[in-house]
Amino acid sequence: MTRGSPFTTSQNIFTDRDVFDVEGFQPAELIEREDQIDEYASALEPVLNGWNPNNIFIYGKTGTGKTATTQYLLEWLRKDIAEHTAEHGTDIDLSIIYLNCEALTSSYQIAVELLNELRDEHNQVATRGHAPSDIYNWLFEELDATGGVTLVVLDEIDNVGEDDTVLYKLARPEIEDATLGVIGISNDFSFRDELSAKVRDSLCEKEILFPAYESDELREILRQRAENGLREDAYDNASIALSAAYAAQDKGSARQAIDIMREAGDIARREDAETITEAHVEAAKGIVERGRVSEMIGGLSPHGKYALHALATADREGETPIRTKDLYEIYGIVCDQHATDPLSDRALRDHLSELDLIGLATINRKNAGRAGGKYKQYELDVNAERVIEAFATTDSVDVSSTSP
Ligand SMILES: Nc1ncnc2c1ncn2[C@@H]1O[C@H](COP(=O)(O)OP(=O)(O)OP(=O)(O)O)[C@@H](O)[C@H]1O
Repeated sequence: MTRGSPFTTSQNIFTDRDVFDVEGFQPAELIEREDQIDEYASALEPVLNGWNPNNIFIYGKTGTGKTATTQYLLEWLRKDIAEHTAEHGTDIDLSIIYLNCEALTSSYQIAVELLNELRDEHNQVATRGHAPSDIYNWLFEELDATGGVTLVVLDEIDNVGEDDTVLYKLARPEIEDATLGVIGISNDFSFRDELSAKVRDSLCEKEILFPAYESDELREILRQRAENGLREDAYDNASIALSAAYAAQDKGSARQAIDIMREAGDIARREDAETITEAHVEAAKGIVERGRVSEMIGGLSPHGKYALHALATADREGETPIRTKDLYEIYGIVCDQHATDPLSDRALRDHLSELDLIGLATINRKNAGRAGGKYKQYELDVNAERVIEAFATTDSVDVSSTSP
């Protein structure tokens, strides 16, 4: 028997599904971020008067609107400068360079990428083989040659690693005919504190925190997307409220809330339903969570995975928060199942810090007084079943037998 077209073209749900594209779609208005917009705008304002820009440090958890707000304000800044120039004949020469540092894991790589952004395509430098001092000299030459004000946005700047030379250099640029402002954006709360003091003082002249969204704020964000991307009768308050509540309970991330709503819309569309129901949202939440956990696990080193697996097992057994010593035993069993020798307990702690950094685990530092000393306890930050499910599909470890 031949089957018909495998594609579903139901138009019951979406009027514009792209509105739910978290990476590609920039909303015309950002809601529930008024305070951050005001603070951020006042930090950028000097540029509009032709004065030296501030260095700005933006921090907050994933999906809290740091990138979206930055893009929104820089767009306004460009527009206002163009208007000023037209109205008052002032000439403010603004250049903006936006770099996502996710794949740029050292000062050197960031500096080379910046240099290449400033140079034309025929004059690019290779990513290896130059002395760092040459790269910085060329970078400052290019900035001087560009003139005016250059704003450099370094998104996900915490990837720079331990050597923060590029930040030090950018905070004290050796330029005469131009001015430079750096906007650093980070998810990692400890990154700022770990910067060397001289970098911190200059890079973090203005600091703006983006807190996680509350459920009612996520509802408004979703309502805005729904109004622009869903048929009027394809959604109701209940499906929006449930998507918002799930995302708020987890990380308070707008990205997650929008992902859940889009996924729920897709499920409804495939079922040829007229409306998105709470059951669709429920199913969508599972899919989004699984996708997120698998993606995060995929990026871990083998022993990062074993550490996570051990922590998920402990969580499922009700043994979390757990101390390193106890977790080390479970980790040993997981390693055994992979026919791998366990690393030292210090190395396990390093892997657990990495899990903490990407939001898979939380470290609690405890102080048990003089007798007990200081110690750390670990907790899983995502659903244990999701982690175990992801391992079951991505590798063949039988977790049921890993309890100590
Ligand atoms: N206040 C808001 N109003 C409307 N949409 C928002 C708002 N905040 C975030 N979003 C949307 O949520 C998604 C994630 O936001 P964004 O990328 O700005 O988060 P982020 O804080 O930079 O997170 P990450 O650190 O993970 O990159 C984007 O699609 C963005 O448009």
